[in-house]
Amino acid sequence: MNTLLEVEQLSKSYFKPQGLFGRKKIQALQNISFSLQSGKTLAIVGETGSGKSTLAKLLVGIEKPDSGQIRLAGQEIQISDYKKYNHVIRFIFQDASQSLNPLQKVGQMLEDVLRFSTILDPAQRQIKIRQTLRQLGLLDEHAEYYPHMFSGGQLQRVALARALILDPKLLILDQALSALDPSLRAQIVNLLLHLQQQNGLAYLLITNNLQLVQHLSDDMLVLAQGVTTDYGATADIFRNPQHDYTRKLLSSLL
Ligand SMILES: Nc1ncnc2c1ncn2[C@@H]1O[C@H](COP(=O)(O)OP(=O)(O)OP(=O)(O)O)[C@@H](O)[C@H]1O
Repeated sequence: MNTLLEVEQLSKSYFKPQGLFGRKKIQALQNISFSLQSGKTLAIVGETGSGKSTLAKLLVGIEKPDSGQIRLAGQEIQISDYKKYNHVIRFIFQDASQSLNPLQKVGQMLEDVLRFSTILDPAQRQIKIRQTLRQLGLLDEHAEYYPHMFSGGQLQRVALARALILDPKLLILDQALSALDPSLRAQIVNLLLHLQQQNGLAYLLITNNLQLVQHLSDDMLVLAQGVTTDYGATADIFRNPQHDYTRKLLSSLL
C-alpha cells in the first residue's frame, strides 16, 4: 500500500483584532500529524472551531502553515505552487451549488479546468469532459446545462466531476455531503465508494456525521481546539476512544 499523503507536525495560528490596538492569537492547529494511503479514507472529526476547515485549507494551499510539513507521495509540497499539485489533490466544499458559476454552462466550466491545468487539445478536452460526466452518472447533454437546471444530487455530481476531471489521487470532502438529504447522500456515498474501488482514490472526509464516518472511513482523527485527541482505525476509536473528549463527542453526535 502506497503512502499518498503524510502530514507532520502541522501548525497554524490566526490573529484576531482585540480592543483598539490589540490582537489575539488563535492556535487553529497545533502539531497535527497523520498519513493516508492510496485507496483509503481518513475522516477528520471535531466540534465547531476545532480546526477541521483550517486543515483542509492548508492541504489545498489556500492557507500557509506556520510550521510543519505536507508530503505527497514522498515529496514535500510547495504551497506556492498550487497548480503543480492540483492534479493530485482536489477538494469539494460544503455547498456545491454555491461553488459553481451560475452564468457558466457545465461543459465550459469543465473545459476551463482542463485548459488551465492540462496540455490536452480542444478535441481531447471534449472527450475527457464526456467521459467524466458519464463516470459520474451524468449525460453528455448536461455539458450544455447551467447549474440552476440541475437537482441537488446532480449538482453534487457536477461538483465531483469538476474535482475528478484531473484524475486526482486525493479528494478532500469538507462537509460536502451535509447539505444533501439522506437518500441523495446515500447515492453519492455509493458513487464515492465505487470511484474509490475503481481508481484507488483516497478521501479525506471532514464531517461530523458519524454514520458517514463509520460507513466510509478506514481511519479517523479527532480534533479538539486544534489538537489531536484520538487518531487510528475508525473501528478501534468507536470501540475504545482514548480521550474523554472523543468519548463525549462520539456520544453527542451519535
Ligand atoms: N481567517 C481566520 N482568521 C481568524 N481566525 C480564524 C480564521 N479561520 C479560522 N479561524 C479560527 O480558527 C479556529 C479553527 O477554525 P476552523 O474553521 O478550522 O474550524 P472548524 O473545525 O472547521 O469549524 P466548523 O466545523 O464550524 O467549520 C476557530 O477558532 C476559528 O475562529
